Amino acid sequence: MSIKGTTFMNNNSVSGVSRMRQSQSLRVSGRYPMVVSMMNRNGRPETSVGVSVDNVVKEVNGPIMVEVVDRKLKQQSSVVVEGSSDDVYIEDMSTKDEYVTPLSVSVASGYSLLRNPRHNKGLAFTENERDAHYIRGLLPPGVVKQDLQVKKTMNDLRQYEVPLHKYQAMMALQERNERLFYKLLVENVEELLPIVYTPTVGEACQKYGSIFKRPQGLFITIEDKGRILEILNNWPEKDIQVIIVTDGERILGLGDLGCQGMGIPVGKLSLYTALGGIRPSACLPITIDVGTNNEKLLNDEFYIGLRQKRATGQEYAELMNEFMSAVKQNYGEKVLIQFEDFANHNAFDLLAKYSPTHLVFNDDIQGTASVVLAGLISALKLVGGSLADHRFLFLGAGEAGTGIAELIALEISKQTRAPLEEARKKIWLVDSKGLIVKSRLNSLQHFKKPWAQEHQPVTDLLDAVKAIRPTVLIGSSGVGQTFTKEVVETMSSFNKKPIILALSNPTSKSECTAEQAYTWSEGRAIFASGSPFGPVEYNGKVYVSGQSNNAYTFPGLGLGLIISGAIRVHDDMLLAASEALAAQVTLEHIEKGLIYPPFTNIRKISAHIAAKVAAKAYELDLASRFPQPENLIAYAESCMYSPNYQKYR
Ligand SMILES: O=C([O-])CC(=O)C(=O)O
Ligand SMILES: [Mg+2]
Repeated sequence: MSIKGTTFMNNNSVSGVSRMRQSQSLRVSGRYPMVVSMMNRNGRPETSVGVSVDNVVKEVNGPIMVEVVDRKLKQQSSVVVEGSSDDVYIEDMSTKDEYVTPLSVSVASGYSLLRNPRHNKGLAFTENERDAHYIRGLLPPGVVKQDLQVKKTMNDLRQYEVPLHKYQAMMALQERNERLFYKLLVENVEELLPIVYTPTVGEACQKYGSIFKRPQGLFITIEDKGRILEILNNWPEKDIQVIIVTDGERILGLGDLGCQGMGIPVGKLSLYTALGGIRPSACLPITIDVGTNNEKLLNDEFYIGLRQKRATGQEYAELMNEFMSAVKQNYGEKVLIQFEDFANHNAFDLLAKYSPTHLVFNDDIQGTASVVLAGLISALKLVGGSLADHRFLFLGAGEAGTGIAELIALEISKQTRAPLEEARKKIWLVDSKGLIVKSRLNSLQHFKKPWAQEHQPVTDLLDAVKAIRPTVLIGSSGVGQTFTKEVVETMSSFNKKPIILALSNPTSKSECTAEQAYTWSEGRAIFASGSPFGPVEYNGKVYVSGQSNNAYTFPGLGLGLIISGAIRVHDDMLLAASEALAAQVTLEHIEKGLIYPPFTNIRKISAHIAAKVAAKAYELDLASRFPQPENLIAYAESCMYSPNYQKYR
C-alpha cells in the first residue's frame, strides 16, 4: 500500500490526511464542497509549485485530481481533505486503491459502528470489514448485499397495513441505517413518498407526541432567546447546506400542531436527499416552538411542546430575528433556509423581511407556485391557448393561492409584455368571505389586496364559478370537499376540458377526490391534486391523475442553488424551475391526461431543474461558485448523494 493515510473524525465531519510521494497521483473525490490543501511538514499550507491544483487551498464541488508532478515537492508533504463524512474518499491512481476516509483507523468501530446510522451497513459488512472494524461476532455470520437488504426491507414494510406503521418503520430504519433508508426511498419513490411524506406525515405530526422516539432535528423555543447560537452548535453536523424551519402553526391543512410540526421539516429534508441528492449530513430540520393555540394539544398528556399560547408580535419577531442571524453567522450566507407551514400572518412577512439578506424561500408560497405553473404549462398542451387566454379562479387566498396567482401573473406578463397589474386581471380569488373585489379592499389582509378586482360582491364559490366562468379552478383553501358536484358540473358545462387542481393536503383536505372530478365532469376534467390519488375507472376507462405538490421542485431548486453557490432566490429561478419541470412532461404523458411526469424519474427531473436554476443564478449574477460548470445537468447529477454503501478500508 503506498499511502499511509490517517483519518480522524470530529463531530461527524471528516478530514483525511495522506502523505504524498513524489510523482504520485491522488484522486480526491467528494460530492459537495470540500477543502483540499497541501501541507508541508510543519502542517502549514504548502506553497511550493509542483501540485496541479491551481490553488493551495481550494474549495471544490466534484472530484478533483491532486497530482504531484514536481520532484521538488518535499517527501513530507501531505494532502489534507476536509469535507462531509458521507462521500469524501481518496484514491491512489497508480495502484487504484480506494480509501474511504470516514471509516479508517480511529473512526467509530465495533459496537458503536453498528449503532451509527450514517455508517452502519448491518449484515452487508464484508468479512474483511468485520475484522478491520472489530465487529466480528457482533453480527450473525451471513453477509448480504445491499440489494437484498432492500428487497427484504420492502417485503417487511408491505406487511404493515396501516400507513402510519409503515411511517414508523421507515423512521426506525432511518435511525438505524441511513443509506439503506435512502436506497429504499430512491428505488421505490412512488410507493414510499406517500409514507414518509404527504399524506401520512400529516397523521404522524398529529400523533408526533406519542410516536416520538429520537430527535431528528433541532427544537428552538421562545425560552431559548439569547441562546440560539449555542443550540445550533449542539447539532452534531457543522457543514449545513439546507435548513427547513417551521413554527408548526399551519401544518398542511391540519392547522396549528405546535411543536409536533417537526415531522414536516424531517420529511421534506429526507426528500431533499432522496429526490434532490443533497447529502443527509448537510440537512437540518428545525422547529421553532413559540407555543400553540391548539387547546387539544395543550391538554394532551403526550404533547411534547411548550404548554403555552403562541407568543406573537415583537416577542415572536425578536426570536425569529435571532434565529435568522444565528443561522447566517454559523453556516454562512449560502445556507438555504426553507420556510415551511407558517401561518399566513407570518409567512409573507418573514419572506419579505429576509429575502433581501438571506438565501430563503417559502415552499408554500413559491415552491407550490412553481409546480402549479409547470402543471398549467403542460395542461395547455391539452386544452390549447396560451396562459393569457385563460381565466383562473382560486378557492383560498392564502400562501399557496396568492403565491401561485402571482407566479402565473408574472409568467403572463413575461409572455405578453403586459404590465403585471394587467396580467393579474386574468386571475380571481375567493376566500372565506367570497370573491375578492374592490369593495372589500379596506378590510383585506395586505397579501390579498393586489387581487381585488372590479366586480360586484359574490359570496360563494359556486356563484363565483358562474359569474367568472373560469377555465382553470384551483383549490388551496385547506378545506376538504369544497369542490362540490355542482361546482365541478358547472365548470364542465362551459369548458370542454376543465382544469381542476385540488391542492389542499392531506387527502382529507383535498377540495375533491380524483374520482369525483372525473365522474362529475364525465371524464373530461384535467385533474391533479396535492395529495396522491390512485387511478380511477370511469365508464370503462382508467384515469391517472398527477400530484401537484411542491415536492416536484423544492429538491431540484435547492440543489441548483447549492451547486451555483447562490446567495439569493429570485422569482426568475422559480419560473426556470417551472419550465424545467414542464419540459419533463412528454407527449406520452400528455396523451394520458398527465400534466406531471411520474415521480419515478425524479432524480433526473431534479437535475434538470437544478441546472436551469443554477444557470439563472449565474445569469443574474447571484452565483458565487466559479468557474461555472459547462454542463450543468451532468454536474448536478455528479453532485448527488448516492445511497449505495461505501467500501470501508
Ligand atoms: O407538504 C406538502 O405536501 C405540500 C405543502 O407544502 C403543504 O401542503 O403545506
Ligand atoms: Mg407546506
